[in-house]
Amino acid sequence: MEIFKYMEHYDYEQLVFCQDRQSGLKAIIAIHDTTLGPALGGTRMWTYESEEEAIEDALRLARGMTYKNAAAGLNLGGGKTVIIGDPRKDKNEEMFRAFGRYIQGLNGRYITAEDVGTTVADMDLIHEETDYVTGISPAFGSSGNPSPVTAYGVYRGMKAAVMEAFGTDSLEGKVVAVQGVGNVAYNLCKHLHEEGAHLVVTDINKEAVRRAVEDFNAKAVEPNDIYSVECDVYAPCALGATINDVTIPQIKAKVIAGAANNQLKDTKHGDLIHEMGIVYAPDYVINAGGVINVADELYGYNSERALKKVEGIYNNIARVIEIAKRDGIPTYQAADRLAEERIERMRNSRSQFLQNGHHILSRRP
Ligand SMILES: NC(=O)c1ccc[n+]([C@@H]2O[C@H](COP(=O)([O-])OP(=O)(O)OC[C@H]3O[C@@H](n4cnc5c(N)ncnc54)[C@H](O)[C@@H]3O)[C@@H](O)[C@H]2O)c1
Ligand SMILES: CC(C)C[C@H](N)C(=O)O
Repeated sequence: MEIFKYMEHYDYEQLVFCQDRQSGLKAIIAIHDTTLGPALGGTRMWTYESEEEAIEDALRLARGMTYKNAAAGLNLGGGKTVIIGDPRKDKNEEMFRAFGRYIQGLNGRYITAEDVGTTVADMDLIHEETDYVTGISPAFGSSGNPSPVTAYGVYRGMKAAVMEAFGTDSLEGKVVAVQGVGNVAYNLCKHLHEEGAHLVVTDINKEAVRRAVEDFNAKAVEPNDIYSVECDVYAPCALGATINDVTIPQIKAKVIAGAANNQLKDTKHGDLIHEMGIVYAPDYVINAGGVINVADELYGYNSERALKKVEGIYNNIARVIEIAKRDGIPTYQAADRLAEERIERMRNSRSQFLQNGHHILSRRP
């Protein structure tokens, strides 16, 4: 991989490698774009097959956060960290403390939070070293685990997409096929069940499936059978790239709306589902509830205010669908347009000179 070539192509600002031999920390912080504000994005801990795979993931996820934050109306740029390691075996206190010091060294250009493989307890350790971390324990007056709020946002966004496909936003009696019933999707299933939706679920973790079957009267299917389920909505809530050449011909749903990041394997798959008349709720618009919630900590966390903003994901999805119809483009392109136009508007509005503490004028005797 030619790193600078890749960074130049998508206009990345910074890539930081952090190594601490004592704790075993190997982390990569990617900062994509800080036009709107400091880069906020979670820390993923994962057993990457190679360093190249980890770098690519950090870069790809950081760029996703630029778009997510911009489309959500947050004054934040996009960044992400990956820590190379097994979250079940390789974590230790020194690792997250060392990582916290690296974040502190960036002096606010990057703010972290949870992602796959990291928890509130990990954020609390980072917080011992830096204030540039969110999603820390409610005991510190903070927002805690973002997953339930992400789930609420996905539920709201799903309703907006269902409105477009069925002419009503009620989920009562609708069949929703949920792929992966982890932290976010378990909470999503709770909302759907309460509204009277019928759930079909799958997971590679049998215990997660058992819980959903027991708590929400869900029907379980094998992981590979989830795509071909006769359903109204397919909710990808596990991994990325599940909308691809193999799965698209199997999908019966009229709506795709779920929590997973990077759901389209390639943009061509967004075009394909658009041509099939499927209403696709773009991933980074519908799953922004978690980041909206943790970002509220920067103002002094207020859960009521944060939930109100997350409720607005309904309107954001409706707006994306409207732009797509107006401009005759797939929804994933409409979402990109929404985010890019906001970043451009803000870039232009900042072109006016404003003196700050580092400017030569401030340093004159
Ligand atoms: N947690 C958040 O607040 C948040 C916010 C935005 C986006 N997301 C995205 O949503 C997705 C889910 O996040 P989460 O926090 O619930 O993660 P999680 O790890 O708790 O849940 C994911 C679930 O998917 C299952 N899974 C993995 N591979 C599978 C497969 N091939 N088939 C079926 N199930 C499979 C796992 O066993 C697990 O139960 C991720 O893609 C994440 O990046 C999460
Ligand atoms: C900041 C975090 C809550 C980010 C979250 N993991 C996401 O992908 O949106």
